[in-house]
Amino acid sequence: MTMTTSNAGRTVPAIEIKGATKRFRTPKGGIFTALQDFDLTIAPGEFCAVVGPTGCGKSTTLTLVSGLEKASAGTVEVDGRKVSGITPGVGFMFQQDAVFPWKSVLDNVAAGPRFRGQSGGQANTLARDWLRRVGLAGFEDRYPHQLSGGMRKRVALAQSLINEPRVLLMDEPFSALDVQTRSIMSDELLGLWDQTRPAVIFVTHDLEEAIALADKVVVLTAGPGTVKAVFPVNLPRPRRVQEIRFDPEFIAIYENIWEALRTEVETAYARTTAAVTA
Ligand SMILES: Nc1ncnc2c1ncn2[C@@H]1O[C@H](COP(=O)(O)OP(=O)(O)OP(=O)(O)O)[C@@H](O)[C@H]1O
Repeated sequence: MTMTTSNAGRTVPAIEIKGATKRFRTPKGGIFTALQDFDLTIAPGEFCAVVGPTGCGKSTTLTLVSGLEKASAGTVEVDGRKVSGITPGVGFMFQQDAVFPWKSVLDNVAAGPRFRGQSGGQANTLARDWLRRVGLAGFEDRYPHQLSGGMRKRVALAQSLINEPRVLLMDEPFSALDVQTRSIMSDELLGLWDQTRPAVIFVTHDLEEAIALADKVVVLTAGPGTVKAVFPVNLPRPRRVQEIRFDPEFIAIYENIWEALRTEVETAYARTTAAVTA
């Protein structure tokens, strides 16, 4: 992991969002505020999970960090540099697999290094190494449709991590998987994250998943999204996500965060039911 330090010797955050507001124009020409006065700082190598009710702006936060969208007000910095346009050194993983269906597993994983100018031979060697790390040695010649959902997630992980991103943005990456595969993938994610230590923002609806994975859990308010509270998770690592949820400290952290999250979920739910009955 490379650490950037400022002149004053302070570690520069991997991600720093200050006073960010994001407004969208609605189809009827109005203005919709998705995020409001949003502040969040993530240190290099830190694993941050973001939870909040549906529609509160979790995915929008990721689009601001990635540079896919521009903040309407406030600033977003990655590695001390203001985000303008697509942010270099940032990897993504979404709920839907972003694999090329017409490419083999090997070619899918080698695509990043090829795009960055490596020769076919170099890119394939690196891709084979990453496929081994994610437990897919022997599956290089398969095509995505010939893999299970969990295996496709492993391909997506290798595809992201092969580029050694300094920042990894994950938007409910495992939510389409069955419960067992999901916890296996979470363990694998933690093992792989530990090898290259990108700063992570992991968006999820699952508070247990958030606590099991993260160094800190950020709770957002019902929209417009703003940071309601940040909860440190000081559970020891390495962690086994399946087992850690029975730890009394885990349960205490869960209760604490749920108390903050519950009111936001209820507010968002009340708004939806009010809109339906109006
Ligand atoms: N391009 C856009 N144009 C207009 N409104 C948008 C746009 N993108 C997002 N929004 C609105 O901004 C709000 C926040 O959306 P976002 O997808 O960030 O929420 P979320 O917390 O990730 O939701 P979920 O938990 O349901 O995935 C929503 O009300 C959404 O409809």
